[in-house]
Amino acid sequence: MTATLTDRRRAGDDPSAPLLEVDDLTVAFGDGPGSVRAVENVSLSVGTGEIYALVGESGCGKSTLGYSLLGIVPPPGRIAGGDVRFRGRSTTAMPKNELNGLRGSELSMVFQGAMNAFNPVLTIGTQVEHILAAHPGRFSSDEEGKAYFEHLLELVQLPPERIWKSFESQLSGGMKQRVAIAVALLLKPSLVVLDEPTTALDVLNQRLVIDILKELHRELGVTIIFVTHDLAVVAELATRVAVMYAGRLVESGTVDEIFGAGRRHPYVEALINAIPSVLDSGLRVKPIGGSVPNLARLPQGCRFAPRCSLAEDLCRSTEPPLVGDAVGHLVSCHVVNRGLDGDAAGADSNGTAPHADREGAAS
Ligand SMILES: Nc1ncnc2c1ncn2[C@@H]1O[C@H](COP(=O)(O)OP(=O)(O)OP(=O)(O)O)[C@@H](O)[C@H]1O
Repeated sequence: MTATLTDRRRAGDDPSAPLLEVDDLTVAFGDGPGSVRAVENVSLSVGTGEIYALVGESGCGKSTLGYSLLGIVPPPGRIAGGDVRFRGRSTTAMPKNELNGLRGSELSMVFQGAMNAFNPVLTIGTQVEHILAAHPGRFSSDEEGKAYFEHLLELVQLPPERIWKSFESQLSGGMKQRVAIAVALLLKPSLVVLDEPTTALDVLNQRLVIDILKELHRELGVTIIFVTHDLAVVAELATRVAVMYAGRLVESGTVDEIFGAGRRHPYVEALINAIPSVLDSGLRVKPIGGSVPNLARLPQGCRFAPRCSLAEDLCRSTEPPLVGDAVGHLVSCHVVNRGLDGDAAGADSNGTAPHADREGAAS
């Protein structure tokens, strides 16, 4: 009944090729002097079966990046540069009807606030029937499609019969979020984007959704990209992480690289120390001073410099490039990357980067 990783790979696919590639992507809202770039020159690559987290504070461009992966950036937003490729094919250059076909069948998304995503006057079952009717080739019969949805409801730990007959008003917030996840998986997509899947939930439901997502990933092999501001959830769930700040990627790497003792962007360090979570006792919480800049009035140089205690003159004048080490851990910080380049001025007496044991680099 369930689709495995092997099922998902198309004949002729190179299993080592990335499922999704984002190449130098820029997404702008508006034109002219008042326009903002919510996503700017972002590149990343997600492999089949990964759980990939997009992290950052509110307003950093995570949701906009998530929408652009499915080609659904809301107007007046538009892709102003770069490319998104799914199984090697450009979705930005794809005809609209083809992209529409890809959504749902191959790419799916659970939106932030998905708890209000259902039609209040139809039962969940009727809404699922409508989806199945709109995709007649996905299952050999409607009964098979319905049985698969019931299986998904079991995986998200909900009683299928009751949910099928329910209206959304009869479900709690946590139940609605889990139904939304099941609906997003109904057509057996290869990749699902989840926007803040735990944010609006109470502590117990957050825990439950994290466990359910792990189980869905294990059982279905679906590739997951999730957007969150909670690094503790990332540590628990993700295999790789990209951290965004004011529209740009500031650090990306494996969970071990981001959360281990290795080098870190001062913003990531500050995020780790600042965000309380169900998974953290909260005892070490240190708020980050200041706020994400208005994208229409960005500071010169590094966008994080006004909030960073490590900032130097160079940071205030020149935007730092994203530099990778030998294993592809990418960091965009003049100070941190000076150590990476072996510059004596950036290394301490032990030859390690100056940030290595630092806590709370941000002021
Ligand atoms: N519909 C819109 N019209 C104009 N500007 C927008 C629109 N949506 C987003 N933006 C711009 O893009 C920026 C990033 O928004 P986005 O929702 O992607 O951030 P986010 O990191 O997902 O934050 P949040 O967690 O609050 O959703 C916003 O601060 C805003 O400047």
